[in-house]
Amino acid sequence: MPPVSADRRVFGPAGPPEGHAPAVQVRDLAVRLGTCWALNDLSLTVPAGQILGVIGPNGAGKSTLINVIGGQLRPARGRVVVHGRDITGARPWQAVAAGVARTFQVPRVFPDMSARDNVAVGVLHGRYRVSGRRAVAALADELLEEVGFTAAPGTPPDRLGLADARRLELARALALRPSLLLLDELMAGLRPSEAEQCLDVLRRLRDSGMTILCVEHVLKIILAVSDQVLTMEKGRKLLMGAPYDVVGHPRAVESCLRARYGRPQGG
Ligand SMILES: Nc1ncnc2c1ncn2[C@@H]1O[C@H](COP(=O)(O)OP(=O)(O)OP(=O)(O)O)[C@@H](O)[C@H]1O
Repeated sequence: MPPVSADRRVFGPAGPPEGHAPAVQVRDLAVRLGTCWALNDLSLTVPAGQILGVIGPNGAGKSTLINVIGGQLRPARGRVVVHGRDITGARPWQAVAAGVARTFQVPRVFPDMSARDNVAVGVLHGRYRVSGRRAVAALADELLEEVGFTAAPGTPPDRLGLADARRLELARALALRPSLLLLDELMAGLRPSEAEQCLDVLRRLRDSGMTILCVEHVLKIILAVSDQVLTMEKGRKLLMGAPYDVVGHPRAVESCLRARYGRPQGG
């Protein structure tokens, strides 16, 4: 992938975050899905320009957290504040206008449109101020290039390999020009070299001032890129702090073992 020159402002938020407010503050968040509380009294603060790695066993509530911040789910209780702006209960387009973009665990592309056009839709509905068919297409191509997309931009999504499908998902999110990017297992199933390339992209995004909330199951990936780590269990925050402090903490280790092997005898 070619290096990003300093004067190319394809990446990065639309401008400096408003004031010194944290990128995202979540307060006492509670979400009920079916018969369970998918989130329960969850509070956290992420300063602007950081990557927060989010880990936890299946069903811990990681995707639900992304769904609430991204506007796909409304919480039963609690607040979501992005760059000092209360967006609790916002619709997805309102979250986008506030600077939030996300990827989905299962990419949600328009299947009958090329990769380029999928990204162009984001450009037209996000915070880039670009108009005109050629300019929009050129920006879409540039975003695809920046995330390391290897197929031709005119390729339809069903002809893409896994790594390019994930890159397209990331480019679609970046097309909205977010200041807060939510990634739901973007790197799941990628080869180590592909994941490493993706991590390089995330580091560049952070360097441009973007804040990233990154849900992943692979600890190596989380440790390679996170400024802080949040570990969740049963919809609650178990621990949050410096990566190695969190993953080495007895409570995190116990949670991981419990998820994998069940409750220890006598425990
Ligand atoms: N549509 C739904 N209806 C009912 N319950 C749901 C729904 N979606 C999720 N849940 C439940 O909410 C809880 C949190 O799910 P969530 O998908 O947020 O967990 P997760 O940590 O992202 O898990 P994974 O790592 O498997 O993706 C789980 O108990 C799950 O079964």
